[in-house]
Amino acid sequence: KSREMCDEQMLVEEPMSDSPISMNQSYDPASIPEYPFPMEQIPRMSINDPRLQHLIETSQPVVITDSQLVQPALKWNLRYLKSNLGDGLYYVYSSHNNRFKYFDKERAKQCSSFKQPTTRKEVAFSDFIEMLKKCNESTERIYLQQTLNDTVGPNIVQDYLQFNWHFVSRIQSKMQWGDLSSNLLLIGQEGNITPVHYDEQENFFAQVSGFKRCLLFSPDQFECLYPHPVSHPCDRQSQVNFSNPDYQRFPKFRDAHAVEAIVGPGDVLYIPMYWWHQIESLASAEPYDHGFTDDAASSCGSDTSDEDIPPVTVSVNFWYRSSPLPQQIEYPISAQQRVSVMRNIEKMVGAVMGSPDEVANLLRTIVDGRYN
Ligand SMILES: CCC[C@@H](CC(=O)O)C(=O)C(=O)O
Ligand SMILES: [Zn+2]
Repeated sequence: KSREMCDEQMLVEEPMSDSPISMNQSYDPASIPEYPFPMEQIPRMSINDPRLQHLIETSQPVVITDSQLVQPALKWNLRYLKSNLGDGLYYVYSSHNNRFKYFDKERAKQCSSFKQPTTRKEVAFSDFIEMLKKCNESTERIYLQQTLNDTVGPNIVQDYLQFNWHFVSRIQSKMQWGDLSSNLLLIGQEGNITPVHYDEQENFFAQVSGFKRCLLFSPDQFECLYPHPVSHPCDRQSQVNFSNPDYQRFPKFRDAHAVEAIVGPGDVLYIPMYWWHQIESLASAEPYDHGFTDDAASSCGSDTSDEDIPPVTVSVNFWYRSSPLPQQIEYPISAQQRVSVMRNIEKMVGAVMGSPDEVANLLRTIVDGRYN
C-alpha cells in the first residue's frame, strides 16, 4: 500500500515542471528490489521550508523538490544530448549483471587477484546510443558516467549556466564547503544499481529523467557495512551485496537500517559526505520518450526511433569538497570524523608496515587482551 501511496503521492505532490517534452510521470513499484533491513523515508520538502537549513547544517539527507537546480536539463533526452553534447568522449561502464561497483583502475592493476566487476570504454555519445540499442538483445548492461567538461556544445553550456547556481552557491558558502569539484552526468539503463558506498565529498544529487531509488545509511553504520580495506581497489565500497548478503562474514549487517527516497525529474537529494548510499534506477511506468520518434516521423527522418533504445534514467550530481576541519575538535567526535580517523590509521599502518596484509596483525596485537 505504502508503495502505491508513494506512487500516487509522487503524482499528486509535485506538479511536474512545464517541460516541452512529456515527462515520465511515475515509476513501476514492482521494479523496486526488496531488502531485509528496515527503511524510513527521507523527508521531502520545498526549498523554502524553514527546516531545510537545519537538516543540511546537521548533515541529514533531504530531498528538495522545487529547487529548479537543473531545470534547463529537464529537456535532456537522448536526441537532444546526441545533437548538443558535441564530439567529446564519454566513459561508459559495462556489466554482466546490473551492478556497477566502482573500483580504482590504478589499484586494480596492482592487485592480480582482483576480478574487475565492470569494464570501461571511452566512446562518442552517438556510439553510446548504438551500445544501448545492442543492450536490447543481450544481458549486458551499460552506464555512462562522465564529468561534464568544456567539450560540450553551446546549447549544453547555456543549459548549464542556467542551472540554479544561486541555490547551491548560497549553501556552499553558508556551509563553508570547498569548491565544486565536478558535475557527473549519469545515464544508465533501468534496473542498473550503483552498490552501497560512501564518498568523501558533499553531494547534491539532481534527478533529470526517470526515477531512482536511493538508500542511505548514516556514517555510524560503518560496522554494519564492512567496507573494503582503504588500500583495496574498492575502497569506500561495502563488501555486502544487499541482494545476497553473506551473514557469516558480515554478521552486523543484520543491524543496518536505511533511509530511503525515490527521486524523480527535478528532485535534488542531498547526500552528506561519508553517508553510505545505494542508487537504483527504477522502471518507468510509461513508454520512454528519447525524442527520436518525432524525428523519425518528421522530414529529417532520423534512422533511430525510440523503440530501438531501452529506457534510461538521467542524473547530474554536484560534488563539493568538504569544509575545512574545525579549529576546535568537539568531543565526542562525529561519526564522519571517526571514519576519517579509521581511514588515516589504516593508511598509516599500511604504509609503515609496507603491506596492507600487516595492518590486521598489528592492530590486533595492539587491541587483543589490552583494549578489549
Ligand atoms: C559514480 C556515481 C554514481 C552515483 C549513483 C548513481 O547515480 O548511480 C553516486 O554514487 C554519486 O553521485 O555519489
Ligand atoms: Zn556516490
